Amino acid sequence: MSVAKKEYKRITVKTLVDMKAYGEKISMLTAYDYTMAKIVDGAGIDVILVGDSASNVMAGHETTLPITLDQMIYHASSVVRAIDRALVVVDLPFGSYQSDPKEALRSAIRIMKESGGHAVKLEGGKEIKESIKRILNAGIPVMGHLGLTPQSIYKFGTYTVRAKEEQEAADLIKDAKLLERIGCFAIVLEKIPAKLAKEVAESVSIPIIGIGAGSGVDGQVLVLHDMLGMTHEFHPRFLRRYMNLYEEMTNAISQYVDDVKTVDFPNDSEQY
Ligand SMILES: Nc1nc(=O)c2c([nH]1)NC[C@@H]1CN(c3ccc(C(=O)N[C@@H](CCC(=O)O)C(=O)O)cc3)CN21
Ligand SMILES: CC(C)C(=O)C(=O)O
Ligand SMILES: [Mg+2]
Repeated sequence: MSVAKKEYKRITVKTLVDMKAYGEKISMLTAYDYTMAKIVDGAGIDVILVGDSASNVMAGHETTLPITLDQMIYHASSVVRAIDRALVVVDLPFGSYQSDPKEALRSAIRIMKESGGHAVKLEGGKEIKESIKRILNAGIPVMGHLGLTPQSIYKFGTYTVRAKEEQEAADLIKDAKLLERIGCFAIVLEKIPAKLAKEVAESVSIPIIGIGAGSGVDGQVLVLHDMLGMTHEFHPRFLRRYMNLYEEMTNAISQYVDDVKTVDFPNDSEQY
């Protein structure tokens, strides 16, 4: 199963478009720090997303809204120092691109210059079209993000499945085609019906990366800490847990506490 991942020396935005054309699925995970990114890259992931989910996972905020551009740059620069192969995509955080296209470009340039990331991701469709065009015109690759867009959570009020109504679904397909037309190299589709996601993937030639969007798309993304089972209170239907690290870490740490208390640690070979 892990044959294809060694074939590309370094993943570029062009590689991903080729992978879709050849029918090879794209693997993507988040990372926010050097040590985790080193493991994820070494295991053969295609794309690392420095997600604004760092706001939840790293900082403990309830939403992605509070994380700042400076904080995203700190996370992204740590990730970039770790990678040899993966493409690094960085989320533009809430408030760093919505005001006007010039601000969007300034924020994207700061990410590229100060973190060394390879591309940026923005949430939204036609409403941010001009901002995306500005960023693309500067030679910065852009990944789109449609469907459930967590930066607009207060507009919707819930994290429920998006685009279940016909009008919303039609708008989403239009937005995906628009993002392709203006030059985005890929699109994340979050929490929409699998049938609709498949239809979108078949309607555009750029890769569609799904999270909670079924198997008919061109790749999958998950939050690293979720798939490792560290965020044990988060269990949406779309999440597959590959480990139960929450439990394993709790056991390891409580064992350490016991060992310190009982002076089992350190033993003779663990001291000078
Ligand atoms: N740890 C983590 N994982 C994520 O996937 C993630 C973040 N944080 N933060 C930013 C966004 C928010 N995301 C979310 C948040 C909630 C659900 C969700 O399905 N929540 C509930 C259902 C809510 C509802 O139906 O009203 C669930 O079933 O867990 C999905 C994606 C995805 N992103
Ligand atoms: C869930 C993914 C797509 C994301 O945007 C993030 O982690 O911030
Ligand atoms: Mg995000």
